Amino acid sequence: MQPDASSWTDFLDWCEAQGIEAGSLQVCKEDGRGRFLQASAKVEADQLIMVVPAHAILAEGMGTATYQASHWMLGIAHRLLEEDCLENSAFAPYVRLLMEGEPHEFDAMAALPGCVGSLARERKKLRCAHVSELVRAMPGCDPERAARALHTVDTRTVYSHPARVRALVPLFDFANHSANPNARWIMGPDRALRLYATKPVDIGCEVTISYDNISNGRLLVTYGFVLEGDGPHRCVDLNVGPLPEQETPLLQTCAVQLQVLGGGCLRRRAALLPVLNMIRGHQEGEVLLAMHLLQQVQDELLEWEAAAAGPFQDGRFQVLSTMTVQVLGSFRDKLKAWLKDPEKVPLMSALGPTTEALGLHSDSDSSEVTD
Ligand SMILES: C[S@@+](CC[C@H](N)C(=O)[O-])C[C@H]1O[C@@H](n2cnc3c(N)ncnc32)[C@H](O)[C@@H]1O
Repeated sequence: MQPDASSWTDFLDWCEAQGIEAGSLQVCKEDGRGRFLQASAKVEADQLIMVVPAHAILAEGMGTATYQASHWMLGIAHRLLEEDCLENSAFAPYVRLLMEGEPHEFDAMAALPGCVGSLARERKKLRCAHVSELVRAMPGCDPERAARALHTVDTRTVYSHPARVRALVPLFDFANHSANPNARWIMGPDRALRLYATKPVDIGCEVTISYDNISNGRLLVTYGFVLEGDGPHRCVDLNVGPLPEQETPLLQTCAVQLQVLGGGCLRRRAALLPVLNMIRGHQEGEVLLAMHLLQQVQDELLEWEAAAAGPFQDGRFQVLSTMTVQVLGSFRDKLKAWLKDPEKVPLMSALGPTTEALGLHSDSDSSEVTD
């Protein structure tokens, strides 16, 4: 299905007038995925498939003489709102389209267990604070429009490390995310954005990029979608609180966030280093730690099992809850197996990622949609 409405036709005419080149692509629309890029001609691997010149890109402005943004997001949202208010904005057709986007609801996500719920509550608070800051900086600005601008920035901004540019990039920003993308982008010294195919793409197939290797929970709260199947998204952020005093006074102060990967192993075990340093030389220290992790994961599992059993109508929440129960269940089983094993290898080796998991979860390259 093609996106309709006159604002869309105006936008496509504007893209052409700006010199945006994307001859082998078209934009389609589908329920649950929104608009997305599709190959309208066969594309070869390494083929340049889109060029957006620098002058067509809406880059961050860190405030005017009267406004110094406290966060990069506000700088770019402020710029978007300024363009939205201008009578003759050079970006009018693009800005009009961007401001049509409906911010997703943090309230429902805030009811989810664990790190996902707390991230949604944090984001909601931050969104309120950012809306207030923008409204203070732009007297007369409608808070609802400020919230739309912030949502746009949250879900569509790209950050180029080499060019040090944060920007909204017309047409390119209709590329959806995939765990197995077929395109990648770079911003060169001329600050134009170029999109290259990384694999051959047949006519009618979607062209996707990778936003980032983040967990499904973070994808949901930041972008409003989750992915099924295997991939870097199949992992769970898990908060581990301090050990209770009666177990060991050594560990009372430790609170860390772990990332549990698909098969139940841990990514970035370095987060546990302060704990490991504290238990070093402590008899039974590793066993205490394993029992504590087991207790925490079991507590969180109960909450996610209740969520997966169905109070949520939202299909995304079902996918997330089911995945989380499986991932945390594997982690629990690994801990139980280690605790039962009389010939204990060091706990961190037992929980370390497999070679396969390392391949799946290797960090994304330098160009990414910012979180
Ligand atoms: C940069 S925009 C991509 C274009 C967007 N689909 C649109 O209609 O404008 C990012 C947003 O697209 C949607 N999106 C991106 N990848 C997706 C995916 N794999 N599945 C579902 N929705 C996705 C999410 O709503 C996300 O916040």
